[in-house]
Amino acid sequence: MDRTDPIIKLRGIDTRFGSHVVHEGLDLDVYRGEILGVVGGSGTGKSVLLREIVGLQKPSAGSIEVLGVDVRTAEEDERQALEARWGVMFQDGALFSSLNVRENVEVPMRRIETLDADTRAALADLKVSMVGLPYNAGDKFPSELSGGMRKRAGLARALSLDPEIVFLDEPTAGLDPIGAAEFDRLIHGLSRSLGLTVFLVTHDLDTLHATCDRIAVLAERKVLVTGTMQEMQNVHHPWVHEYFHGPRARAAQSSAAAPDRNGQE
Ligand SMILES: Nc1ncnc2c1ncn2[C@@H]1O[C@H](COP(=O)(O)OP(=O)(O)OP(=O)(O)O)[C@@H](O)[C@H]1O
Repeated sequence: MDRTDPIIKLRGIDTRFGSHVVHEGLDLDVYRGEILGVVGGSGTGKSVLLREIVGLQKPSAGSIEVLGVDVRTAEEDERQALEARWGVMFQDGALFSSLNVRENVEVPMRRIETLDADTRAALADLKVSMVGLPYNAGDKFPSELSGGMRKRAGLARALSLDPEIVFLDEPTAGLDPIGAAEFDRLIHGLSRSLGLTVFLVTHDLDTLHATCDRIAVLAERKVLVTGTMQEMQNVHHPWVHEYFHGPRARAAQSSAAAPDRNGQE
């Protein structure tokens, strides 16, 4: 991870819904190649922050720079070029139900006019296999897939244009523990092999242990603290302490320390 090169830079973010203040003076840097886990209590504004970074929502104040571009003031063509450099996966995969998996993965590729239909389909099949879906999954419709497969298909679509950054909103929510662990390994493996930067909103302590290089804790309307899992153990803030020392944290820690089912460390 190159700490001199933040590819996402948030400064002084304020987010208000009427009188409800969600963020106030929030700052955050995300570095190229890292997997950053964003945690915080319910309603602390993790998903809203993700949506603000990708331009789906506007903060009340502050600046958001992604890959050197100011998301809030960029011209339309600059914004579109930027959008091609990131991929987003929402909780349930957010697939189009009337399109099969291959066609879903092809959607972002349609902006490249020089790609013919056969090449698009072949590239989509490549992405489908990269996320570990079976070879025939491209022909299936979202309703024919399990929750875990839908998430993989959503990830394949996020990877459609070979992005530099992937945003994941609660990727393991709703998965059984084995499916969640497989998804964690997939994210970690893809990030390392493709050099992807991952911005990951989660409640899942196992995911933090298995995948994240750094963690950012949202509390008191800002990023209260950032650091490694190890560094989180020594933060003396009531929520942070409870989260990283509670019974679930202890269970996640001991399962992360144990060899996994395949005998790998
Ligand atoms: N469009 C909106 N209008 C009004 N309030 C909103 C809107 N979007 C989000 N909020 C509020 O902003 C706060 C933060 O929401 P957000 O979904 O980001 O929380 P979160 O940290 O992701 O929570 P969780 O962990 O429960 O998913 C919540 O109180 C939510 O009700």
